[in-house]
Amino acid sequence: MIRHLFHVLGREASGPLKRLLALMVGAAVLQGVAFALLVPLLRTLFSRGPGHAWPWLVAFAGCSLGYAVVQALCLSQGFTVGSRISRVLHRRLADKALDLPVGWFTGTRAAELGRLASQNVIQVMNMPAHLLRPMISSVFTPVTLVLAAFLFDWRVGVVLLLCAPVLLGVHVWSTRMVRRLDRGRDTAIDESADRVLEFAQNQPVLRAFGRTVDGHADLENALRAESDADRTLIVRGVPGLVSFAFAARMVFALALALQVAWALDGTLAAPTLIALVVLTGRLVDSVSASADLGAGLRIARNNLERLDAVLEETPFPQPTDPKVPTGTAVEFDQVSFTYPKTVASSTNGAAVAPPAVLDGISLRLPERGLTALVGPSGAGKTTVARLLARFWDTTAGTVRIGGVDVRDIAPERLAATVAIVFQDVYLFDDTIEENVRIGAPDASAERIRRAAELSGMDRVVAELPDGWATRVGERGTALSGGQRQRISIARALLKDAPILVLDEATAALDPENEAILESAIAELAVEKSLLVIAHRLRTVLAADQILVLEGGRISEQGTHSELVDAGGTYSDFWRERTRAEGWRLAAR
Ligand SMILES: Nc1ncnc2c1ncn2[C@@H]1O[C@H](COP(=O)(O)OP(=O)(O)OP(=O)(O)O)[C@@H](O)[C@H]1O
Repeated sequence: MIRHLFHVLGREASGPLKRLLALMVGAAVLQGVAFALLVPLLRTLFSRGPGHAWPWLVAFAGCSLGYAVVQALCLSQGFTVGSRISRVLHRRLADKALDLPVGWFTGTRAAELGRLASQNVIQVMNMPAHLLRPMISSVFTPVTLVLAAFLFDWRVGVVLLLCAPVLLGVHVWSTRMVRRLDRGRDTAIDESADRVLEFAQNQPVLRAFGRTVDGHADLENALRAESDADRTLIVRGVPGLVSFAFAARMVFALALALQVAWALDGTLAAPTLIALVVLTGRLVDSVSASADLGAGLRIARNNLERLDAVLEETPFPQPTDPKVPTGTAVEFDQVSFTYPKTVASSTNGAAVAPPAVLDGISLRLPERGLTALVGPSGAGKTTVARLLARFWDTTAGTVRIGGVDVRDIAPERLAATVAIVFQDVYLFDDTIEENVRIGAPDASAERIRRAAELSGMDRVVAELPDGWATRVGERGTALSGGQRQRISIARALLKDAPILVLDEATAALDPENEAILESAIAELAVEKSLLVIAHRLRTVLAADQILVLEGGRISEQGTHSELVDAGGTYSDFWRERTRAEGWRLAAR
């Protein structure tokens, strides 16, 4: 576990931790020596009287004082090293977050990262002061006592030494067994925590449909699984939990019986017997203390494993020799993509391989012009946008911008080249202006005015008493869906990237604002490469090319009239949509 701790901390905090461990070993040995000095002290006291015991008493007091001083140092250093561990781990987690692909941050993963950075880091930072000290003492004090036993009576030393592997074996067995059960319970607790979070976040929907706790099956199942895991731990874990303390007591009984037998046959003097019984008692107490640490050690080990798992996630490869794109035309060349395996994607907690979302698609977006991407729900349209912005890397094939593989473009350049408006609007708890300015923090007032005008944001601002200074609330809850969406569009337009992707950007807009955005799209398409993922008819109708994505492939491609005439999926889609929106089927 200590090796694991060093690994998680990296080089930066390992020096202070090594010094602290050395101090702890020193304290444990001093404690062992102090206990061992009781043997000559008691032996002299009983055999030669109090007058001769003074030197041993002074040595015992000196050792105890030394132990107290080193122990105090360990305590204060333990807290100092703990704070350092917290800083190092938070920095390492933050650095790791920067290294990971954007697509890694699903809701569950973000919650897991939050838990790691708070609960897990706190528990690991408490390790030096509350766990390492007693753990080291439960190993090095007994070792010192066994060595001392050899000095006083080699037979006692041999017996204690022979018992050590037995105790170690029982310890390893019980720890492994309880740890396995612990892990199952931890997973169940995390699942419950995620479901409670989901339940809280979905309250508006659940209440609208009259669903109570009992009606929310996922939460119910998670709570039941947690209760089952608790029961399993209690029932199956008890033998593991008590076995070590029991084995330690057995060792004590055996040593005691042998010492008494040797005293009876006259090979062990009575004063030495008394002193060795005290020593063996101290030794067994020290060893037994490690059994009390069992739960803490298991939790610490699980914490370290979880931190390690995230810190060891494969970083998103970045180009060592970035290339500069010539132009901004986009090309997907035989691109296939499958989302990585996630434990969360299975119902039984085992990782499952998700199916391929894209299967060798090729497409081209010209430097200027409007491309519409349509297809059934779940066809992979948003995935295309994510691959274009390199939130994930393709499983096979290449995405190019300006003739350069996106994997070879410097991240800052790629970020400056592509702006995306997602279906889900991400707002910070700040003013409208600051939320829009994220797109370009140094943008001039004129650029903000222009972005506001194109997105219809100027109308939102005019309607609100505090205008641009209006606070949007946590995740934008103080605004309507349409207002939020217009902030998100204004932000992307302010960024003024040459490639703009709008993923269902008009979904929350009323017809009036949709019309404003449509004329903005037409205007922007003159100078930018626009990819619009849309179900709305008018946007699709105006596109220079329409791509139909279904079954992981581009099944049709052409202008609106070409595709309507072709009588394929698009034609069906169009007919269905016009019926739904009360339009008459008419080619452009
Ligand atoms: N982060 C993810 N991890 C695993 N699978 C995902 C992830 N995101 C999407 N998927 C899956 O990939 C498939 C394509 O999803 P995508 O969001 O790209 O479709 P879409 O065509 O944009 O759908 P919609 O029109 O409903 O927005 C779906 O089956 C979806 O469940």
